[in-house]
Amino acid sequence: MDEERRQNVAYQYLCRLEEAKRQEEAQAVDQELFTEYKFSVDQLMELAGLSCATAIAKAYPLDSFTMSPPAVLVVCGPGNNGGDGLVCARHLKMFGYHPTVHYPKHPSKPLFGGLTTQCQKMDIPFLTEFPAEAALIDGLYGLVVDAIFGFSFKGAVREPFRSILSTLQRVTVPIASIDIPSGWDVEKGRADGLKPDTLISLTAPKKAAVHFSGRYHFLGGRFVPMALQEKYSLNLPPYPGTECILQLL
Ligand SMILES: NC(=O)C1=CN([C@@H]2O[C@H](COP(=O)(O)OP(=O)(O)OC[C@H]3O[C@@H](n4cnc5c(N)ncnc54)[C@H](O)[C@@H]3O)[C@@H](O)[C@H]2O)[C@H](O)CC1
Ligand SMILES: [K+]
Repeated sequence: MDEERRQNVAYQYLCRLEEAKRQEEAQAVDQELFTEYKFSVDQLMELAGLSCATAIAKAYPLDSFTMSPPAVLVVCGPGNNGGDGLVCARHLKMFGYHPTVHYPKHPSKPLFGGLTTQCQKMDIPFLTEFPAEAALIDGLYGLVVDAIFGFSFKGAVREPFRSILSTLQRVTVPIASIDIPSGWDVEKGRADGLKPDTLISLTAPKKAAVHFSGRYHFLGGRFVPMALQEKYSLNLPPYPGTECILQLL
């Protein structure tokens, strides 16, 4: 990692461990946005997913892909992190990328059904089987988006995600993880886990983000009202102008 960029003012914020959010705090902020501030999940997920697509477009511009078309595999999990992935896939398609989604566990909620239909109507293919060989993924896609688990992940990874993550650990194309590298303990990280090239922290970086050793780290999800930021001492660094992402690294 470039030492100069580690000196970046925004990154200094991240290094102050006490600012990074613990799992319960991240969930509490999330709950308060819904219960006290009356945001709907759909609203925040749209902004979160748009932040992710914007960060990806910044880190991996269309012309940086060696393959044509610029193919991206978006792997979506069973919770809201997976929903962020579906929104991200839709915006990536709008931006000119060719996303393919793998979504092995569909929750029955209408929100996820709607997001799936939107992607399907935009001709985004859904893979029913996950490629068992990492080399297959390397040959077909220039980037993998990890939208499997976010801040509610706990314990040992259950199937089918255990096999998926084991394959993803062997791919050589870059991985961009949404909110937290999937399979990592939200606070302690996982030394032998996924090693994404990019991390897009939503709302505020989680504690495990200090173990991130990839090239790019973005903050997204610019939707937390100031009073809530103050209540939870988020001390977020300022976003530039009207942008929906802030590059920390
Ligand atoms: N306020 C915000 O910042 C917003 C964040 N968003 C995103 O939502 C996720 C958190 O979503 P949540 O639904 O609470 O949980 P997850 O997606 O992390 O996963 C829950 C899902 O996973 C299953 N699960 C948990 N542990 C395991 C395991 N060991 N093995 C297998 N499966 C597991 C669990 O059963 C659930 O089904 C946050 O990180 C952001 O990405 C929202 O978009 C809204 C705004
Ligand atoms: K993730």
